[in-house]
Amino acid sequence: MTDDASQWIRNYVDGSFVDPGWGLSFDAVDPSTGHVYARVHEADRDLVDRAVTSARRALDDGWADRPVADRVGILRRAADLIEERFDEFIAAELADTGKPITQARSLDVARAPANFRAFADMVAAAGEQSFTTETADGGRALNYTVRKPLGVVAVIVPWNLPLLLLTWKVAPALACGNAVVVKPSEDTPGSASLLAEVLEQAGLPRGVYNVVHGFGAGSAGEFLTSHPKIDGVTFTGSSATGSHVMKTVAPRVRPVSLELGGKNAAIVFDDVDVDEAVNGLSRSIFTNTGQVCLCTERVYIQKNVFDDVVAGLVDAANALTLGVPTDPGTTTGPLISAKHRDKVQACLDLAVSEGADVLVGGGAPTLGTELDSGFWMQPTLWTGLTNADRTMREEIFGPVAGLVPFDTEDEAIALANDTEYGLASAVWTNDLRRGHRVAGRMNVGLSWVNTWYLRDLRSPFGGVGLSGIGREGGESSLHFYTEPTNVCVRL
Ligand SMILES: NC(=O)c1ccc[n+]([C@@H]2O[C@H](COP(=O)([O-])OP(=O)(O)OC[C@H]3O[C@@H](n4cnc5c(N)ncnc54)[C@H](O)[C@@H]3O)[C@@H](O)[C@H]2O)c1
Ligand SMILES: O=C/C=C/C=C(\O)C(=O)O
Repeated sequence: MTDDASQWIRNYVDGSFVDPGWGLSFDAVDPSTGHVYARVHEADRDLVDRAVTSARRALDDGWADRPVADRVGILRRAADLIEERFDEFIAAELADTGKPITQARSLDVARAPANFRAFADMVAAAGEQSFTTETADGGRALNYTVRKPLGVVAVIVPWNLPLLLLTWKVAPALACGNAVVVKPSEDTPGSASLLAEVLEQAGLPRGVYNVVHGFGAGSAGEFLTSHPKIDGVTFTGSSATGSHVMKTVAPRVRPVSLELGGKNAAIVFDDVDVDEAVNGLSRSIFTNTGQVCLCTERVYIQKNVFDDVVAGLVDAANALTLGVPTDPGTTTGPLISAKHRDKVQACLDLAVSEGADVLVGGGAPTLGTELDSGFWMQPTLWTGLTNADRTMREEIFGPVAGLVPFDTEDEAIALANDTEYGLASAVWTNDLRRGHRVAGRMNVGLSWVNTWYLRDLRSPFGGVGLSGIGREGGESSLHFYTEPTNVCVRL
């Protein structure tokens, strides 16, 4: 897309892009410069209703009963088409997020075809349970499970990994025979509409995939979750919003999958290879400018190696290159919006007021180009705080982490688990028995040992406590996006 604000990002309903016409609209902004690059057509309640009705009709017109092989073929075609149009998706993600092209290529866009192929494979290979039952009167019965699509699924996604998280939900939902109405984040509308073109080219019937753009409360997001014909909601976003979505859906008792916030901890033991641990920790703190729900914001380091690991992390933070998204040398992009930049800055100011010793960063950088009108934040590390401080308890969602020394394994586990969140953790040690032992004692949904954000899409993904309800990934996705019926036949 050019820098021409007359460009429109449109809603996609019942197999067509909807003419913006007189409708409400809002700016699409490039966070690297703060420039408006397009206008986004905001879906009103009526258009959301048309989208849900269209999805229901697509199910009734046969999508839910299409042979698995048909659905699998469409998903695999979609994966191929995303790869054919890879650079268009890169452009859409960079325009919306300002993230480095190297990350967009290796993670954000690469995971879209991977998500479609993973769930195509899983559905193609999926079997069902059955039991031969011996009855009390000496007879026999057969019990078997039939899985049917959930129905019309509301898919609500955040702005940090727009295409990755969208396809993480849409792929299994479609693979299981559902129809979806997607509400992308207002900050990152581009790739969801582009995906509509690809799914249409892949042969997806009209009405199975719909996109409505807008905001949350009082806008498209809430119009969607409160719609009486929605059969389930899969939501990824903040814990506060997840709680609100749950309340909205509760009166109709519809299933929700909630992937929410985190305040993730890493534990570094004194037997590590310091360089290896620093490299891994730097990735887990600064990837996507810290705007990944799995990012580490609390690092507990055993005292004998505390100074060496801290020094290594400061060097790693100073070595990051904040710059133009399309420059292959750029390692770190901006925060997503002025609002989020101001929120992260407020958190850094709070850290100082709570007694933090800021080792590196602490505010907005001066980049001396048109980037200075973007929403940038220096990679920031501090020591001197404890778990009693708000900064070490509340999610910041930026390129920041607090570094804290510890003595014993039990102390480290207690510190890491001292949180209302429970999404992810990382344990760094060369004693693998300790690695297995500590990882298993973390109260989280995902626990890595000597690595971070290494993913097998067949494994369950999700968190506990304020980090969410339910799991997606592998059979967890197949279970969320279908309703099982147990059939019992007397033989
Ligand atoms: N657990 C995960 O997998 C995961 C992944 C990415 C982001 N997150 C979390 O998301 C947050 C950042 O993303 P965000 O700022 O977009 O989150 P957010 O909760 O503000 O918004 C997420 C989505 O929900 C929509 N929304 C907002 N209010 C709504 C309402 N009342 N009804 C329906 N929809 C509504 C938004 O428009 C957006 O599309 C962070 O807390 C981060 O930890 C979690
Ligand atoms: O910011 C949150 C990242 C979520 C990542 C995934 O859901 C995934 O890798 O499948």
